[in-house]
Amino acid sequence: MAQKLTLISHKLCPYVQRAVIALNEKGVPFERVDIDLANKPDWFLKISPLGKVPVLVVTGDDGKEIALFESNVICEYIEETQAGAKLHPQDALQRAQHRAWMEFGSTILSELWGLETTGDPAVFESKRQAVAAKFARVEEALGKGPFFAGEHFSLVDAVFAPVFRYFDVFDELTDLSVFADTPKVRAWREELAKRPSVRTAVGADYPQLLHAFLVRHDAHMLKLAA
Ligand SMILES: N[C@@H](CCC(=O)N[C@@H](CS)C(=O)NCC(=O)O)C(=O)O
Repeated sequence: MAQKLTLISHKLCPYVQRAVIALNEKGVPFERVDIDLANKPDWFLKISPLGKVPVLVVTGDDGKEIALFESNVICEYIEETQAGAKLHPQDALQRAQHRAWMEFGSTILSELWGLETTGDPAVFESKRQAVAAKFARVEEALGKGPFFAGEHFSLVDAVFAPVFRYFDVFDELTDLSVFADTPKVRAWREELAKRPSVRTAVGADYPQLLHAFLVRHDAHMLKLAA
């Protein structure tokens, strides 16, 4: 069935980026519609039960639209329905492990959000350590590289690339030092940053936009960094 894919997006959202990266890796054409999350349109609230991006709207030949939410589910759908490079292992057990690490990538992001908003140095430090401990676990899971599972780029890479990109900007604002003892994670991060599917998943203005967003929202964090 011929389909049209429309990704409802926000320019800064790392969950959106993982879906964009998966679509880019597959070479699938899609339309991206950015919305203002501070002023969510009614049509968006109708199709997004949690009011969150990304949402992938799949339009069938018959014009019927199905809206999918949750970024990892969207990535799985892209993998299952689109031709192109395989982004999941063939083996069921390995695939399950990859799914678990995709979830792990979401958990790291939610811990980062907490880091941004705290004004208490002790809370900041304990959260910073929690994030560093998570990356230490990622370090243990990594092999020779260059990607999470070796030679082939997978959905785990698509999930972590935007996390690392977020750190690029975050690191300029505050001293997180969460990669100090994780050489494999650092090498992985550098490899992903070079990947065309990753680089083109955001606009050229992404660092400036994210920087401005963090500065606007995270006065406490900046104070701690000073
Ligand atoms: N679990 C969701 C998380 C998505 C998410 O948190 N998106 C944020 C933007 S990065 C959002 O839409 N926030 C708007 C809101 O919560 O009101 C997923 O993986 O898709």
